[in-house]
Amino acid sequence: MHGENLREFILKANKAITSGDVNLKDLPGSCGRLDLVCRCVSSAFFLSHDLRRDTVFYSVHYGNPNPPVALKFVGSELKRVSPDERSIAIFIKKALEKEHLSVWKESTSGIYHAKKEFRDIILERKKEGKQIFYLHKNGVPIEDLINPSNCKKDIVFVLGDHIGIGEEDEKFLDEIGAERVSISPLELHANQCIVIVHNILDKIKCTYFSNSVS
Ligand SMILES: C[S@@+](CC[C@H](N)C(=O)[O-])C[C@H]1O[C@@H](n2cnc3c(N)ncnc32)[C@H](O)[C@@H]1O
Repeated sequence: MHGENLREFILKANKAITSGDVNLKDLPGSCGRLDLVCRCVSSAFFLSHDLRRDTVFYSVHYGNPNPPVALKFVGSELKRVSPDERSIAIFIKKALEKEHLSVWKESTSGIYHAKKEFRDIILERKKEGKQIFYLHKNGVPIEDLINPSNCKKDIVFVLGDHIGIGEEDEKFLDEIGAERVSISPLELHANQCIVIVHNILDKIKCTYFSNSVS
């Protein structure tokens, strides 16, 4: 039986490239840490021989030449992508080559692109009634905030890249009531945060597939 709760992640990719000129041999350099975005996609979706269909991942690119460009990856619709960075980068390149409008357009199965700001994507999720958490080393320990009863709702996690999300966007998140949540006393890479959040939610059974009939 399918449950209804989704896990969503929104990454601010401060330097990630915003055109299709993706050099697959230089994802970290000329592509503005696109390697990091690819690792986040891999961590968000790929299990051993399976995909997390209960997950949606957004990366909002603010690099040159045409920021912002937002990408949306929908686990239940993804096809043909494999976990390695190069495969993911090829699909990102295809999406970035398209013309971006203010509404989502599908590039390849389960991968959408749009001209949308980081804050607008967060506000859209908030308007849908979803609970927004900002992943932050000094936040409240995740175990104190998320438990089996409240994780039956859709949960959205916002996170930064190697630079973070910046003071202005932190202020914005505070203003909209996003709770800061910590998963470790150590500063982690963004993709490591995604793996750990999934693991914690898996253990408290915040899962899309449920055996119980509702
Ligand atoms: C490499 S860190 C960013 C480091 C950057 N220098 C900064 O000051 O934000 C990438 C992102 O992972 C998340 N993060 C890192 N460590 C975390 C932790 N212990 N708990 C929760 N989120 C964390 C934050 O959202 C952060 O923006």
